[in-house]
Amino acid sequence: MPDVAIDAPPALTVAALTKRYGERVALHDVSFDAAAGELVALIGPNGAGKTTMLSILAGIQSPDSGSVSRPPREIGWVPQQPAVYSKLSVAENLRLFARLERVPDANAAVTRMLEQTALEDRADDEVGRLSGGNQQRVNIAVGLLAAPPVLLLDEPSSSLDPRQRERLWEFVGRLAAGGTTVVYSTHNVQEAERYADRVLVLADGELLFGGTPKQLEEMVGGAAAGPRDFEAAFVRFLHERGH
Ligand SMILES: Nc1ncnc2c1ncn2[C@@H]1O[C@H](COP(=O)(O)OP(=O)(O)OP(=O)(O)O)[C@@H](O)[C@H]1O
Repeated sequence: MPDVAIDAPPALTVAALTKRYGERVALHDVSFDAAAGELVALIGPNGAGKTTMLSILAGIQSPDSGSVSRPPREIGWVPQQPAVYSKLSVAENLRLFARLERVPDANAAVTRMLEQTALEDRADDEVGRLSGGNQQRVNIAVGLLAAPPVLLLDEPSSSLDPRQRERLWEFVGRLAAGGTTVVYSTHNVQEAERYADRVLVLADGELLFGGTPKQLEEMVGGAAAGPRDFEAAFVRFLHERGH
């Protein structure tokens, strides 16, 4: 995490979000802050509410109650399923989304994103012909077109091989080092341990924990409870809380 002034206001404040689908409570009174340049991982079992949380932050759905400190236009969104057009080239996709999002200087934004995601060489290639890793870069480039201060990624590494995953996290790390707040969901708990300043643990719509991976391990006994393994600590943490 970069140095932030102690009294700097959070880059994102999520206050008391609740979301129901009929009888089902997908999120219950969830609050957290994220600082500029902070990398926050949202982890939790299937159905915990991770995607619901990210889609509310992205403005795709509204909460039943609670608030988000920024409007959706200030929050970039990278969905799990790429929303890009496979028959269009990389540059065509970026130009299209830049116009749809009314980015002030669309051409400059496209050039900047091609450069930032190192896709200049692929600018004229059809997206459908790119590797999974490069398709994911296009997906992220779309989320970053408006240079948002906050970027959301829904399970960004799930379809990538280990090398592509490494590159993804290098890129995301650079973004965060440049001041962008990044909130992502993942099922890969080890990845959250490696690539998050802070993890938020959601289960059945409740926020059970927010802190560093080390703090979570300490809560379940740390090294005294066995060899250091964040995934085991995470499972144990959930088990102790009835999940
Ligand atoms: N559109 C919807 N209509 C009804 N129920 C929904 C809808 N979307 C999600 N849910 C329910 O809300 C709860 C939270 O779902 P959500 O997809 O946010 O969880 P998740 O943590 O992202 O899960 P996963 O890890 O499986 O992707 C689940 O019980 C899910 O079945």
